[in-house]
Parts: sequence; structure tokens; C-alpha cells
Amino acid sequence: MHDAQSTFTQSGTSPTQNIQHTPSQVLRVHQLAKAYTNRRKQIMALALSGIDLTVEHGEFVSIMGPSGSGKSTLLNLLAGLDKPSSGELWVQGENMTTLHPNQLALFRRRNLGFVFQDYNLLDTLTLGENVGLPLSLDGKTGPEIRQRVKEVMGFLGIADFMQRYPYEVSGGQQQRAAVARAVVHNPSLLLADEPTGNLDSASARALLELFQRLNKDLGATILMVTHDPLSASYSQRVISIKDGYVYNEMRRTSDQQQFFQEILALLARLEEKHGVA
Ligand SMILES: Nc1ncnc2c1ncn2[C@@H]1O[C@H](COP(=O)(O)OP(=O)(O)OP(=O)(O)O)[C@@H](O)[C@H]1O
Repeated sequence: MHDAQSTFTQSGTSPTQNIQHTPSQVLRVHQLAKAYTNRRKQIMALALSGIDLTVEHGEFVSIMGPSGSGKSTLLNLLAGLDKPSSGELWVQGENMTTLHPNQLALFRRRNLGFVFQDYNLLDTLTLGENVGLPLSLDGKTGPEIRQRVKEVMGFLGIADFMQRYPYEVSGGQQQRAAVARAVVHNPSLLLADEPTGNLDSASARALLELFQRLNKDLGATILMVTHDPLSASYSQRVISIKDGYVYNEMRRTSDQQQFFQEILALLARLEEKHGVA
């Protein structure tokens, strides 16, 4: 174990003057590092050790990597749920690492949408109420909320289930409602953590096709963490991470089947390097 203070500067204190933003970038991550420390500030795990990446407006990007490579840690930092040990991240040109907690909470609510593996819907609310929640929290009026909820649930093919409770619909329908809730406020960036992890293969494909439609038809910018090469083949770019740094970036230049084969080959290389036979 190392001494955390000797390895990292505090977040928000590293120089940012030389970093160039372009308006087309929704997300920019510069030298992001995260060490988990114990109470004595000794490093227990160096989960991320200097990640650089950007996501442009209208991109659909996947993050892949072996177990323990730092995917969840990265997503938690991007979501503002945890603080980096060093480095910076900007969403829509705003440096999230320097925002005051209250500003950060508001910024996350307005600019980010989240989809989790286990849906995270509130059981005491109908699907329609769940979907409308981000708008209610933002002080929108009843008619405005109803109109927008209807529109988004219609686009995602679940308008008929508006009055049902989560336990009255299938897992695939719950996940669509979770996606509707994540995009109802038109976030700058949709973050998805293993969104198909609890779905059967037909529902998983349907959900990924919806992600593609959100991306292509509505211009949604999506960053999805996944273990699954088939899921990743629906995106346009795959960023793989290994041992806490970016190992490789691969852009889809051919059809989905070919991209799927390229991702399988990449994963085999990643696992070789990891010492897995
Ligand atoms: N709260 C924590 N405290 C200490 N170490 C942690 C903590 N969370 C994660 N780690 C360590 O950080 C490293 C990266 O973990 P992380 O969960 O980000 O990986 P992952 O790629 O998401 O893994 P998986 O695919 O298995 O979910 C691992 O070595 C893990 O043991």
C-alpha cells in the first residue's frame, strides 16, 4: 500500500489552463485518477490511473474492460457520485470536479440521465409518475409533465403502461421506463451501466435498438458500460480500459456483425494480457 497524499494532488487543484474544449464535446476527461483509501489514507486499490477520453455530441460509445479494470469507478465519477483523487472532467464545458455539492446536484439533475442494470424504479409510483419524476423535481407544471411523459413513453413503445406499477410489467418494460425517465429532461449525456444485464436476450436486443433510435433519431449522446460484446456492437465506438487506464479505442467502420467480431478479438487480447487463458 502507498501513501495517498504522496501520489495524488487533491481533486480540482491541477492546472486546467491548457485544456482545449470544443463545443462539440459533451464529455471531456483529463488524467482522471481514483485511488480507494482506508481511514489512514493508505491506498487500498488504484482503480483508475490517468484516464483521458472525450465523447462528442450525438455519439453512442461503449466502455468495456475485464472485471476490476475500473469501469464502475469511472462511471461513478462521471455521474458525480464519487470524487476523483486527481484529474478533471467536464460535461458541456462545465468542470464537474470543482462544483460545490449543491451546484453539482443541480447540474447532474439537468445534464445527466442514468440507466442502471436493476432499473431503480420506485415501486410506489406508476411508470408514468416514475418517468415524470425528473420534471417534477425541476418544478415543471402538471400539464407540461403529462405531455412530455406521454411523448417519451410513446417513443419508447410503453405508452400503454403509463398507469401500471413497476411490479405489474415485465423487466424489459421496466427498463424502457427507466430509459424514459433518464431522457425525459433531454439530458446532455445518457450514462448507462450494464443496462441489459438483467434482461433476456430478446428484451436486451430490443433495448439496444431503442438506444440506437434515441441516438440516431433524437441525437442522444450515450455512454454505456458493458461486459457484453453484442451490446457494445450496437455503439459506434468502443473504449476499452484495463488496469485503470485506456487500453484501446475502436471505431465502427463496417456493419454490426463485423464490429462484433472485432470486439470479440479485442476482448481476447485484453484477457490474454490479463493472464486469463
Ligand atoms: N469501494 C472500494 N474500496 C476499495 N477498492 C475498491 C472499491 N471499489 C472498487 N475497488 C477496486 O477498484 C478496482 C476497480 O473496480 P471497479 O468496480 O471499478 O471495476 P469494474 O471494471 O467495474 O469491475 P466489474 O466488471 O467486476 O464490476 C478493483 O480492483 C476493485 O477491487
